[in-house]
Amino acid sequence: MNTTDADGRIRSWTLEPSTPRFTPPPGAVDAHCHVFGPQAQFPFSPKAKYLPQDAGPDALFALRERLGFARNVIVQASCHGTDNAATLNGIAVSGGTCRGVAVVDPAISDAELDALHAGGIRGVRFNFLKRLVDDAPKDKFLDVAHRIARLGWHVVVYFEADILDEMKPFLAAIPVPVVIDHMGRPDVRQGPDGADMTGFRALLDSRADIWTKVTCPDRLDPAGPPYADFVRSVRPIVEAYPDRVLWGTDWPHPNMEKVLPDDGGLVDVIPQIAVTAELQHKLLVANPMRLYWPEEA
Ligand SMILES: O=C(O)/C=C(\CC(=O)C(=O)O)C(=O)O
Repeated sequence: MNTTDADGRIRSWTLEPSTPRFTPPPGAVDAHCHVFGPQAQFPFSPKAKYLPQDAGPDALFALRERLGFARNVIVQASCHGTDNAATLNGIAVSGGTCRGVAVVDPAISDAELDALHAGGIRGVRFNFLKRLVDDAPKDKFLDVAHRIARLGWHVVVYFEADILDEMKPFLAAIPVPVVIDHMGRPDVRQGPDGADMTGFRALLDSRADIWTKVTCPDRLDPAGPPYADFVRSVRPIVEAYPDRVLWGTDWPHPNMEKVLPDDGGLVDVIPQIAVTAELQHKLLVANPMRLYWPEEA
C-alpha cells in the first residue's frame, strides 16, 4: 500500500472506510477531527512536522455521512501551525454544522480572538507533544487561557502520560474548562486499574470541569481491532464521568499512515465503551453540544 505521493505528501487515512454497524443517535457530533489544506489554498506551516495530502472539508463531510454523524468539531492540526485559515474554511463551508478549536500565537490580539469566535472557534489547543511542536510555553499559554475566558471558550490540552505529573500545576491554574485529548495517551494495556488510568482518573477528580476525549483506540491500543485493551480501560471512564466525555474519529488520523485506521471500525467501538443509549447520547450529543453549541444545548 503506497501512502506517499510523488511530492512526498503522506496519506494517513483509508479511502475505503467501512460502514459501521452501530448507528449513532440523531445529531451525533464527531468532536475531534482535522482538515488538511487543501494546500493550494491553505499552505502548511514551515514548521510542520509532517506533510499530509489534502484532506479538506468535502472529504470530511463525505465521511461524516457514511458514519452517520451530523456535526464536527474541527481541531487545528499542528501541520497548519497558528494559521487557522483551513480550519475556519471548514467551518465556513459547513452551513453551521462545524465548530472549531484553534491554535494561536500567544501574541494574538483581542480583535483577532473575536474574529476567531465569529468564525466558529470555541476553544484553543495547547499541544505538548515534542514530536509535533518545537515549544510549549506554559506561562504564555496561561496568559492566553485567561484572555479567552471572556469568550466562554475552553482549553484543549494534548500531552502524553509520562508528563502527567508535571502537567498538574499548569492544568490546575487554567481558569476555564479543560478538555484532555485522548485521555493523555495512557498505556491501555495496563488495564483500568493500571498506573496510567488511575493517574488520569485522579486528574479528572481534581476538578469538576476537566473533560476528556475517549478517542483513538488506533493510537492507544497496539493490538489493533477489536481494541480489547482500549475497551476494558476506557469503559469505566465513560461510566464514572458520563457528563465530561467526548468522542471523535480523529480523521484524517495524522501520522497513522503505517496502519490506516478503519473509521467504521472506530465507530463500532462506541457501543462497547458507552453501553447504554443514555451514555451514548451524552457522549455523542448532549456533551459536545454543551461545549460547542451551548446556545442550542
Ligand atoms: O490528531 C491527533 O489528535 C493527534 C496527532 C496530531 C496532532 O495532534 C496535530 O498534528 O496537531 C498526533 O498524535 O500525531
